[in-house]
Amino acid sequence: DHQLSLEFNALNKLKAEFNDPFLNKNWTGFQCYLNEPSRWFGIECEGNRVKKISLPHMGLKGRIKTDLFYEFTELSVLSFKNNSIQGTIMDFTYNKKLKSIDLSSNRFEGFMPDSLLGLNMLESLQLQANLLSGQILEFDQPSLREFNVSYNNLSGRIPATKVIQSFSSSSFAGNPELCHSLSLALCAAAGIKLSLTTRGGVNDTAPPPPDSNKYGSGFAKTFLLFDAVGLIVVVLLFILYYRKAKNLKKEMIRKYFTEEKKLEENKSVQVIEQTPTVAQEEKGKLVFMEDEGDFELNDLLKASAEGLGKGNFGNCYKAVVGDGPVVVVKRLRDLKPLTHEEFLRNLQVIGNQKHPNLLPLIAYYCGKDEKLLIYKFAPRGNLFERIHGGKGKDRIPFRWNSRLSVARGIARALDCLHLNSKSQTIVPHGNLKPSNVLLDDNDVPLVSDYGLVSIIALPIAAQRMVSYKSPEYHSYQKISRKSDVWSYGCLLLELLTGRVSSHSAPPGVTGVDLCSWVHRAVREEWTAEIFDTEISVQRSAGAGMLKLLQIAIKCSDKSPERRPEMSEVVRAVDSLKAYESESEDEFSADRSLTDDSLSTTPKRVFSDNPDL
Ligand SMILES: Nc1ncnc2c1ncn2[C@@H]1O[C@H](COP(=O)(O)OP(=O)(O)OP(=O)(O)O)[C@@H](O)[C@H]1O
Repeated sequence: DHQLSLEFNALNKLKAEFNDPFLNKNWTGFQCYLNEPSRWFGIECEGNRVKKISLPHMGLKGRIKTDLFYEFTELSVLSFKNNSIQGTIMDFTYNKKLKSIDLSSNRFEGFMPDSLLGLNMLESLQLQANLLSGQILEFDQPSLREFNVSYNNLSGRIPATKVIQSFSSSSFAGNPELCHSLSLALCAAAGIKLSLTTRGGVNDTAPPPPDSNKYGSGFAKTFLLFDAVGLIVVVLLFILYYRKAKNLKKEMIRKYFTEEKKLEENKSVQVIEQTPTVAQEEKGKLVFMEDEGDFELNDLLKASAEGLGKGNFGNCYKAVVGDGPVVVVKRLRDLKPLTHEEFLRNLQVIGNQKHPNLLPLIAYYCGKDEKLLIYKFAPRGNLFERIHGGKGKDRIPFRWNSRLSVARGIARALDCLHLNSKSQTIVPHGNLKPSNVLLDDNDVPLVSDYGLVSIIALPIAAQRMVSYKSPEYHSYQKISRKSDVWSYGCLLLELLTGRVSSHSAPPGVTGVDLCSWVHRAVREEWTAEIFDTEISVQRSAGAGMLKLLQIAIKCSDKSPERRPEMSEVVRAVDSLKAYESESEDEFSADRSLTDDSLSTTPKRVFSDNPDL
């Protein structure tokens, strides 16, 4: 029908704008079929018409034309949450049936479109964490029950409509130029430029003066008095905070530049001893984990060194000690305020962990201001580079057998950490992600950075460690061995899909929320498209891949109680068979994507695995 093809064209324009490889591959054929669910990822239809467009956490970029949504006249739910979409918000004049709009965590800018005021069925509007400017519209539709415009650049006064006043202050937080007071005078006193922030650049349409009846009562006067006192206190606190923040910033910039300079210097081969912050009096003894090592701290400081990278908790250097071993020195920063004895105890616990798939800690140094960890050097880089690196001719194929053995090795290493930690209070790994899995010859995985959660300062750990990004930390600030299981599940998803996960992406790399993405793709039966084509073209990988995906999904369950223990995971991964020969093993790429064995329904694919 005519409207179907208009919607088809609009969706294709959206697809062209996003130019996302997954959507390009998936959005083919028609978007809606009568009496059948849509085959397009993120699209739901009803009676041949698009009802829902839901593409959250996909790493989508681009600008959407303001008139692109004119054709979706039956649209009820729209979510582009957590992408990187730019430009102004679309015009919703013809989307009268919209009940829920979630454009949060994008890069939308400019004013809120007036058309939002005409949506009389709107129940939820989420625009937080964008770059919106101008004033908040005078929403007064009684249907509106959820509303959030926090963390934008909105300004002016929060409208006094009954609906808007029913939302708590968290809905408006993080807009420095927004005045929370009902009073125009107080907004002006706080320096809020009402006239400058009116819409469309017109300066003379400042909000109407407050209704005199409303402010005439004694209660209102008292309220205003409290308001004024409150404002003064806030201003004073703000000045104090500003001064403190300025000092802190200065200190951080100074520290950052010293660190940066050191890293830059160390990028070229040079001698670590030139690093000024290792004070002479600190040059004590290295504590070796096995027999006494054949080098001392002094040898290490004299060794030629090469900067490997700037990690979240310290910089890493590769050092060649004389003719002896090649080691990696990790200089820790952002540490917990522990006593010397507590540090020693925790470092000793880390060093006592031994397993063929754990990167061995060779020694550590625990000085007053300087803490160093010395690890074995792993020659083949890390798993993140192995999965995502070397495109085109430079790529060394990462086949199913290798991926399976990497998955197996990591599971065993984690299981070992979990067994060892049963009697201890520390969280076993805390930061499992592909860049923390190093590769030895023959792709043997060596899990690194285990146990650092016991010595890194909590605010820094909470910001940067993967376990702290687990659903349970978001809900009730708790991490446990089950958070490691969740991280392992996410890592498996990255290994199987070849997509970067936002939970563990290195700084500057955008990822997608892989767990939600895969859970949804499976629910919506897009199983075949989930896998990295490098393995989905392998005939031998089919059954194993699906089983490993099943394990990954169980591990990345939102509820920690439903996730398996690592020992069960090891048994399940061990039961997957590698294939004797991987030569002459390829389907054509096209065939693999339409192969029935891969596009089975979730029920068949995810029937219970007896090992879990
Ligand atoms: N023992 C090692 N052998 C070889 N390369 C290593 C070794 N340890 C670290 N690297 C490499 O050095 C770089 C920095 O590592 P580092 O562990 O400091 O940071 P990260 O893994 O990126 O982040 P995080 O601090 O969160 O662990 C990474 O590219 C890592 O692969």
